[in-house]
Amino acid sequence: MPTEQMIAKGNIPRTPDHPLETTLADIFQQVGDDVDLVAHRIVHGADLFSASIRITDDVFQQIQSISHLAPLHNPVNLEGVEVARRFYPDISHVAVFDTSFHQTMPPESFLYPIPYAYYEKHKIRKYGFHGSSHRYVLERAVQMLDAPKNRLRLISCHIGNGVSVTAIRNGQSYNTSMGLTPLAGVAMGTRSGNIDPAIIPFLERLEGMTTNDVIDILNHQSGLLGISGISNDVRVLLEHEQQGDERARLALDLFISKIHNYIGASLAKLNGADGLIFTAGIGENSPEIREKICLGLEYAGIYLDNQANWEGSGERVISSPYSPIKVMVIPTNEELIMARDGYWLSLEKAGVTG
Ligand SMILES: Nc1ncnc2c1ncn2[C@@H]1O[C@H](COP(=O)(O)OP(=O)(O)O)[C@@H](O)[C@H]1O
Ligand SMILES: CC(=O)OP(=O)(O)O
Ligand SMILES: [Mg+2]
Repeated sequence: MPTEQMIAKGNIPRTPDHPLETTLADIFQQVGDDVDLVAHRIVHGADLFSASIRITDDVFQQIQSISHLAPLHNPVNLEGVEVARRFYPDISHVAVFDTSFHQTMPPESFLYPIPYAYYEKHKIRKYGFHGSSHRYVLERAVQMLDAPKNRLRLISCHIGNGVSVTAIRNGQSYNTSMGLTPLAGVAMGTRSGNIDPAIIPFLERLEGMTTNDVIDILNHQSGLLGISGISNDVRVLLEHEQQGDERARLALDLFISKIHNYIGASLAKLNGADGLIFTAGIGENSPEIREKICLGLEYAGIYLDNQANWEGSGERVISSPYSPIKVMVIPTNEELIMARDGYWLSLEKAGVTG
């Protein structure tokens, strides 16, 4: 892109008396008319989209047809597209999918060991999420390590509200912790991550709940919140842990342990690693959590530099110079990836080839 400058950034909360349509209209009002293109984050693209795409009526319908795969995210994403297309009817709208980066995973990574017919009939497989974030930090890590993409084995830990760990080889996603939906993988703020699936009918029977009730609990009342009974916010839990609260300590220990599982799985999948990346709200801002994760991974060649971890800020290497695996903090920038994709698609539309 000619320039990659952020002009404005903000958050307008959505509340019951300030619904999405009003919230978005307020944002667009503030942004004004000087807009050439809108890039929309669409969480699930299933296997229909392996790259960003201009939103036509046909593409809109295709996204709608897979919304059941991400009921918490896609319908809201599409509502945003509708409002934005009404507000800016004469410009291009582009869909950028969380899933598209992971379309390079091989079948042994993305298939579930259930009858193959369910994959063929219903597309039940692992898709993976946070793709724009993993893509962004990959690009930055290649620059920081000054090595060719196809020589690097990277483990990208996106630790925010949602958490996903991705093994990257040859500049491509090779495996990732989230699954068919963003509920799978590591335990998260309020999401359980992977559990024994037999727990679901058990809870239905023992607690007199419907499947939807149980899924709701696994999405909204589990993870750090479920174990601690206090909060889904790592900062609050670290404070309680310091004051001797056992359940806060347990929740954090379990969280770290689940992240270890996926870092270990990534090391095995990649046959080692050259870099370990921390990104997103917790990964970027919590030296405590980064330290807790890295302690216990020395066997694999991960040695933190305490000062860089605790005192530095922004994008940096936080491992000791002697650490065989370089540990990096890379503030993510999903919006930049989206803007770049939109820009390239607009050139394509204008008939300009790169
Ligand atoms: N300084 C910090 N220490 C620990 N956690 C933090 C810090 N700052 C933000 N967070 C956590 O980051 C999370 C939000 O991450 P973010 O990547 O912005 O999430 P999302 O984009 O998925 O909504 C919240 O759970 C918040 O508690
Ligand atoms: C896909 C997903 O989990 O996104 P978020 O972390 O923004 O909830
Ligand atoms: Mg996010």
